[in-house]
Amino acid sequence: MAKVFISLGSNMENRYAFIQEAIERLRAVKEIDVTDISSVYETDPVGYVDQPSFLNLVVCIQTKLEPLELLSETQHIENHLGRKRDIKWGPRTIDLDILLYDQENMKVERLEIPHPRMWQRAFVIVPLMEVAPDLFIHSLDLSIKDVHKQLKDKEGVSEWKP
Ligand SMILES: Nc1ncnc2c1ncn2[C@@H]1O[C@H](COP(=O)(O)OP(=O)(O)OP(=O)(O)O)[C@@H](O)[C@H]1O
Ligand SMILES: Nc1nc2c(c(=O)[nH]1)N=C(CO)CN2
Repeated sequence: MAKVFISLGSNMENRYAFIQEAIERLRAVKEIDVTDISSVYETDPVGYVDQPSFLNLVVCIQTKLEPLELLSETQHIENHLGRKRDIKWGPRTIDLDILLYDQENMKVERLEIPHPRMWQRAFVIVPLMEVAPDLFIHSLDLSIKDVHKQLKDKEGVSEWKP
C-alpha cells in the first residue's frame, strides 16, 4: 500500500459541496482508503489572480493503485464534477493534484511526482502540514504550530468554517 497526499481545490459555484463530493468519490474507489483530511482553507488565487477565492485542503490516502492509475481516478472525479480547462490556472469546480506518492520521484508526460509547484504554494503547504507534520522542518526553534500560524497569517490563507 502506498501513502499518498492529494491537494483539492475549488472556486466555482458551491465550492464546499464539490469538495465533499470529490472526497466521497475518492472513498468510493475500492483501492483507495482515505485516512486523513485537513481543515478547509479559504485562499487567495495564486498564478491567475482574476478569479474567485478558493477552498483548499489536503487529504491523505492509502492505495494499491499505481501513480498513473490513481491519476486516472482523480481525473475521472474531476470530469464527473464538470472540471473545465478553458483558462490555465483558471476557475474550476474541482481540482485534485497528486502531491506525494510514498517517496516516489517520477516525471512522465501525464504525471510528475512530487507535484512540481507544491512547495511554492501556501494553499498546499499549510493544509499539508496538518496531515503530514513529520514531512516538515525537523530542527526549527519555532514549533510547527508557530510556523503554521505564520504561514496562514502571511500568505492569504485563512481557515474556513462551513
Ligand atoms: N502531480 C500531478 N497531479 C495532477 N496532475 C498532474 C500532476 N503532474 C502532472 N499532471 C498533469 O497536469 C495536467 C494539467 O492539470 P491541471 O489542469 O489540473 O493543472 P492545474 O491544477 O490547473 O495546475 P497545477 O498543475 O499548476 O496545479 C493534467 O492533465 C495532468 O496530466
Ligand atoms: N488559492 C489557490 N490558487 C490556485 C489554485 C488553488 O487551488 N488555490 N490552483 C491553481 C492551479 O492548480 C492556481 N492557483
